[in-house]
Amino acid sequence: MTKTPLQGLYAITPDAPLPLATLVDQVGAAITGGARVIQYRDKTHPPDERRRRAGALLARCRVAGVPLIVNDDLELAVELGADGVHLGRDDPDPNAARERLGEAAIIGVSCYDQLALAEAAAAAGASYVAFGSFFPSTTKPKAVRPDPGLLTEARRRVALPSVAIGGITPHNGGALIAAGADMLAVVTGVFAQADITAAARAYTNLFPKETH
Ligand SMILES: Cc1ncc(COP(=O)(O)OP(=O)(O)O)c(N)n1
Ligand SMILES: Cc1ncsc1CCOP(=O)(O)O
Ligand SMILES: [Mg+2]
Repeated sequence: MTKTPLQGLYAITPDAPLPLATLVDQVGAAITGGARVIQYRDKTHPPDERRRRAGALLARCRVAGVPLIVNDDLELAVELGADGVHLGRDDPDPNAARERLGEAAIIGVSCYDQLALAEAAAAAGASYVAFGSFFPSTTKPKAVRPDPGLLTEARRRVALPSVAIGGITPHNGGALIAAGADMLAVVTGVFAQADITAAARAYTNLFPKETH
């Protein structure tokens, strides 16, 4: 896959027991609405089902030329040949992920409300750093709440794209982009909407025209 610029809507799959065909269709609708990166995030299903789901999503994303990132599970990302992995505080080090997935892989790291974690992630070979939750999130209600100014500080001090996450809507997302976010990562605002393509489009339109 050609290298995708890490800018725009980053759609994260809902952690719900949806039929696989529905999930694949929903991801297709998000891509039609302009999603630039998809993350498979699943805390529910057992390993075999996660493998089946991630494989089907990877095939869908490949058709569209959109990268698929696997949340948490480096070994699944390696096994499938996914485009990358997103690592949180309980996951392997970015160096280990880079070694397993290779130079071209997209390796994202959660930095919560801490610039120091972002600096460490950059030094360890990450591709992007993620901050949040910027707003209350029903997906992750107990997440820490940084100030959007953290994105401005990250732009000055960390030479990597920044992803903002958590309770982001088409109404509050523009302020995060203005503060320095390169990508908006969204679950509910995309996948819990009646028209997923229109919802994704509303986020896509927050970004400069040349990125969509
Ligand atoms: C793009 C992006 N940013 C942050 C997260 C959160 O990761 P983590 O803190 O490991 O929490 P879980 O998503 O695993 O519950 C993410 N997944 N993606
Ligand atoms: C995984 C994660 N990490 C911080 S907030 C969040 C959930 C984002 O989901 P939503 O877009 O539904 O608030
Ligand atoms: Mg995680």
